[in-house]
Amino acid sequence: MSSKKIGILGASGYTGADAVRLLARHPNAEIVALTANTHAGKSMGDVFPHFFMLDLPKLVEWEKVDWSKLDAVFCGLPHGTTQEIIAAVLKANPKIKVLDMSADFRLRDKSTYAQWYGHEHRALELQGEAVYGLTEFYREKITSARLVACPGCYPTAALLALVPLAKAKLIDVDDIVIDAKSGVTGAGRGLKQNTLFSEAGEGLSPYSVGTHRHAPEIEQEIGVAAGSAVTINFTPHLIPMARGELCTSYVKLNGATPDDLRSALEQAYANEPFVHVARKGVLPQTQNVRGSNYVQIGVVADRIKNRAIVISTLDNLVKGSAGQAIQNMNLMFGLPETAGLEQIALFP
Ligand SMILES: NC(=O)C1=CN([C@@H]2O[C@H](COP(=O)(O)OP(=O)(O)OC[C@H]3O[C@@H](n4cnc5c(N)ncnc54)[C@H](OP(=O)(O)O)[C@@H]3O)[C@@H](O)[C@H]2O)C=CC1
Ligand SMILES: CC(=O)N[C@@H](CCC(=O)OP(=O)(O)O)C(=O)O
Repeated sequence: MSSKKIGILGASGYTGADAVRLLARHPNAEIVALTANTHAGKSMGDVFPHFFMLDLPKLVEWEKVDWSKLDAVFCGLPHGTTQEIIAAVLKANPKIKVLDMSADFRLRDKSTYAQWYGHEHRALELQGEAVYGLTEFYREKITSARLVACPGCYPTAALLALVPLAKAKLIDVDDIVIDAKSGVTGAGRGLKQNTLFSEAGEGLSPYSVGTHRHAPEIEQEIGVAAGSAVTINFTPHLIPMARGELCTSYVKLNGATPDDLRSALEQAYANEPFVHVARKGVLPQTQNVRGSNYVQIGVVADRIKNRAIVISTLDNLVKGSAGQAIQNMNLMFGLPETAGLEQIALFP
């Protein structure tokens, strides 16, 4: 099959750069356009010196790209800025496949979007068209989609652990506590006080406690699995490492045992190339998936009767964004789902 011509919006950011890293070695992809905002006009090698071996297009403003010549666009722009840019790209080329890594098209309910993002959605028709890009649960819809809203890094980690359990009614969906930790690349490459080495390097900080915008996204999808609206508890933390994410979910059992939970997860992911259920006694850790598109999930019995702890881990820049987006692109183009994504974790 000939190579697909790919553009990356926000290529000077972390998710955009990981999309470049993976697509540069993808057997069916050719990177033909890279965009930036403040870094427009620079070469990719100036912005990311680790790409010294690649011959990449220069970073340009998104308006300067001829979108009609592209097959797919990856979008790594800040949430809120994405919707109008994607609408313009699709107007220029209605056939282009869009893999959005931002939050702009993930929430289906327009009032929930307005409530959590502070403004009315500015591309409502596209919001209605977008398919939620959690590959393992929306494969069929993704295959025929034009616009895929790839889930956030925290929702991907939490949902892969919890959706099969909610679907099988093994847990009480009204009693879920998700305690999540993310490396600092989760906050993007822009300068921010809380990600300075001096403030993030030697501490563990909770943030957006009880108010994080990923809570409604997680609730939306657990609600779909359970068949009823749910409210979850979600607390994210910033942890002193560059990449990686770990979610510890505390659940109440619905007459099931922790072994039943593990069996349900094993069954759900038996044929999945990237989701691995750890055997009893093995605890997932971020080092097992760092730099890879894999997810590791483990189940442990709680000392409290009728409760269990489900631990899931992924790399926020791979399965948590660019990797999952490429997995979805592979489906949309009828390519092997694992193409370009079979790297093993960089351990230690
Ligand atoms: N980091 C992560 O782990 C994850 C991030 N996401 C989401 O993906 C998106 C990208 O995240 P990330 O890569 O970390 O972000 P970064 O801050 O690292 O990069 C943002 C990119 O967007 C460009 N940009 C910023 N503002 C504008 C604008 N107004 N118009 C055009 N381009 C603009 C920047 O250009 P320049 O640098 O030139 O100014 C840069 O290329 C976000 O929506 C984020 O929430 C999703 C999952 C995981
Ligand atoms: C550590 C950190 O700051 N993480 C980001 C989540 C990154 C992400 O997935 O955000 P999107 O929903 O925009 O894609 C945050 O908490 O906002």
